[in-house]
Amino acid sequence: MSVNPDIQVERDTATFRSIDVTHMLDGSPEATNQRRIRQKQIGDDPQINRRNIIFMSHEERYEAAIARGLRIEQLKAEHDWDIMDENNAIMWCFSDIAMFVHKVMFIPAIERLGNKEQHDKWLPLAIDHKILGTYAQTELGHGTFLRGLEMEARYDKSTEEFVISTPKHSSMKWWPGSLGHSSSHAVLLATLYIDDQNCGMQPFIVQLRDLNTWKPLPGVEVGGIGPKMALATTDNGFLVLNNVRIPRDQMLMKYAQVSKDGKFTKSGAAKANYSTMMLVRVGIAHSCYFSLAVGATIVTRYSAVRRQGEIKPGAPEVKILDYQTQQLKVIPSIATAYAFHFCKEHLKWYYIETFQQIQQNDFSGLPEIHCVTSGLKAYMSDIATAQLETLRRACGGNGYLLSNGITNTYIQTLALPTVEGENTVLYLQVARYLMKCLKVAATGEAVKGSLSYMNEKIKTPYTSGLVTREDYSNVKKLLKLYQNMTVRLTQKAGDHLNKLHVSGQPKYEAWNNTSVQLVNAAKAYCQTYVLGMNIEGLSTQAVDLPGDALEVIHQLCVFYALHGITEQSGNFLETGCINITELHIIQQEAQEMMAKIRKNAVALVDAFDIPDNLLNSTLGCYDGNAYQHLYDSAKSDPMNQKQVLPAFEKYIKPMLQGKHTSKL
Ligand SMILES: CCCCC/C=C\C/C=C\C/C=C\C/C=C\C/C=C\CCCCC(=O)SCCNC(=O)CCNC(=O)[C@H](O)C(C)(C)COP(=O)(O)OP(=O)(O)OC[C@H]1O[C@@H](n2cnc3c(N)ncnc32)[C@H](O)[C@@H]1OP(=O)(O)O
Ligand SMILES: Cc1cc2nc3c(=O)[nH]c(=O)nc-3n(C[C@H](O)[C@H](O)[C@H](O)COP(=O)(O)OP(=O)(O)OC[C@H]3O[C@@H](n4cnc5c(N)ncnc54)[C@H](O)[C@@H]3O)c2cc1C
Repeated sequence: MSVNPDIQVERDTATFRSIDVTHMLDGSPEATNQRRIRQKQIGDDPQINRRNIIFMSHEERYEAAIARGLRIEQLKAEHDWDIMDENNAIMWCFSDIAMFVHKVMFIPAIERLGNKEQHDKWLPLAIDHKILGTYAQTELGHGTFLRGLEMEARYDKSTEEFVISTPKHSSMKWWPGSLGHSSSHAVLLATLYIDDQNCGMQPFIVQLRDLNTWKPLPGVEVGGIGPKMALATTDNGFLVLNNVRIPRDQMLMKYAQVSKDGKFTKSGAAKANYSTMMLVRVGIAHSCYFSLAVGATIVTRYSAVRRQGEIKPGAPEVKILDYQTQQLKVIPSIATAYAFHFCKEHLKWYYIETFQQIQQNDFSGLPEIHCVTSGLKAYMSDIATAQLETLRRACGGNGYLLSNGITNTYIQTLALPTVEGENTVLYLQVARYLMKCLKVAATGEAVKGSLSYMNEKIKTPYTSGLVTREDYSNVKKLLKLYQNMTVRLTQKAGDHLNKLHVSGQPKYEAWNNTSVQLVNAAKAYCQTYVLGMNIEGLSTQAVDLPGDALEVIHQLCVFYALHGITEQSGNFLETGCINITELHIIQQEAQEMMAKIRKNAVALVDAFDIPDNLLNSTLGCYDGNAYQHLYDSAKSDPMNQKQVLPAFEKYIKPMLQGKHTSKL
């Protein structure tokens, strides 16, 4: 099929070469080649490819998802993939791999929470798929408030075993992925009791199913929790344990230990047992980038080939991408995807470094990385889901079809604001950190890390520093506005908290009565962090780009900063970080920048370099032949393989013949 001329012209008139930006996103031309080889291995594989998924039943999809997980293992061995290759393959198919939680939570939990002997025993079994596991933490009654977990593990000194039980409905495990039908084992988080003394939430390895028959073991009641919005193949489950006994060495004992005679000891940081969640929060930030890159690619290409209506009366119908309002739906998502790219790269290295320190029992970096990973997981998933919905609607009627590729991406991404810590709750964790840093700054001590900008006192009366027109495209000046806005919102929340406390409210009550302001400040901190990483990326990752490409990546960053101010203008105005005249100029600059970026929109999404067999979209194929692909997809629907369906003889015909009132 030849390339649609409407999309070809976009590529021909772009001011830079997409491939140069692709190399930047991958890190180097060699890395691009390597990724392409890997993507071809997964995209071309009939067991991994998900082209026909939308026409499958739940059970067919589940089976295909297990086969896909297995096939990824085979490809990994055949082609000697490293961990990042494997992560990328998982990322591309995460909504359709039944053993997803085994990979991204069960194994990491054993690695993080087990001691040397436990690693030696369990990791080879898990890595070789001799056992399959889940991460069973959430209960029917408690998901957020982990100190409230009610499943009990009581130590029995006489047999050196833990006895695990589910005392009431609210204490059953509820939600763990792959628990329903696909796990033989669980890393199970339960409240440990020794001689009736509560020793807090601890991790245990519990076998759930017989490895030969796959039947639940005695005392284990397990099943699926029912159909969900998406992620149909991650069979989320429930689990009731009736006095199930496990040996003492099946409590994962890296950070807390129980001796044979029932002595409880702790080592490491207080929240060390929460460390698996931190890794997945980093994974979720990666996933938000991928989802947004997919969505932006599909909708930008579709908007460049769909023509409808006219701008100039009587002139030929225009590409919908030429409507300014359509640009406002599409261009922010491109700019955000690039900002998220820089941010997730930073986060990856930050996490790896801090994790290495933690491995050496240096926990000093934990509070800051907990704040950053919680905040970015929340912020990036909030923004990604909001923008994906805008993008989906930007496809008009075809935005409601499953074959468009964006709907599936959107509904699976919708899980991310909830899983691994509900977003509001995570913003409140960020706010705790903001309040601590504020206290440090108030004492005159230097705040370190991502909030070091708090050290610079904001002068009153304050000027924005936006003097010349050039200042409005100076990303460092724009970043300063964001930092000031964050500090002021933090101060405001802090002042409110103190005021309520001084007026007699206990601290916990004042906290709850300030939580709206606290979340607002936390979001501002996250937005500022993402912009900061985008700007850092310009001078690190983008610095070697040819001038024309660097200019466009720079424009995107400026637009990201300006657009963010227009979206949050209330916060910027209220805190006095800009005035109304400055806001008007910012709005105008943002619109002008958007028009410049529009020229390169298709080239910018081409640079994400997502092959058609992974994009899985009728609307967003590289060749721009959306209508042909829509038609082909409709024709391949199994319901269209018969001209007359059985329902005709059964119901429609009797109805046409007036027999519908008789009993069917
Ligand atoms: C390295 C490279 C990585 C690259 C990755 C690339 C690819 C990855 C491959 C694949 C992709 C992976 C995933 C992405 C895709 C999709 C994911 C989809 C599904 C995933 C499955 C989802 C699984 C789950 O949902 S599991 C269940 C998760 N549950 C939660 O998250 C519970 C949330 N609740 C909590 O975290 C806590 O209860 C709390 C809200 C934090 C409160 O805890 P509590 O104990 O009550 O707190 P308390 O008030 O006593 O103390 C707060 C105190 O503790 C500090 N704290 C809290 N948490 C932590 C932590 N994690 N670390 C450090 N410190 C912590 C906090 O700061 C407070 O300190 P202070 O008192 O203020 O000093
Ligand atoms: C698709 C999916 C997959 C999952 N996979 C797993 C898994 O593999 N393993 C696992 O263990 N769990 C899993 N979960 C569970 C998930 O981690 C929890 O649902 C999540 O952490 C939210 O907890 P919750 O359901 O208790 O929400 P709730 O805490 O009940 O949240 C409900 C509302 O209460 C608010 N709220 C709660 N506490 C506070 C507070 N302190 N302050 C302010 N507001 C508050 C929230 O903001 C939210 O608006 C999964 C969930 C989903 C949807």
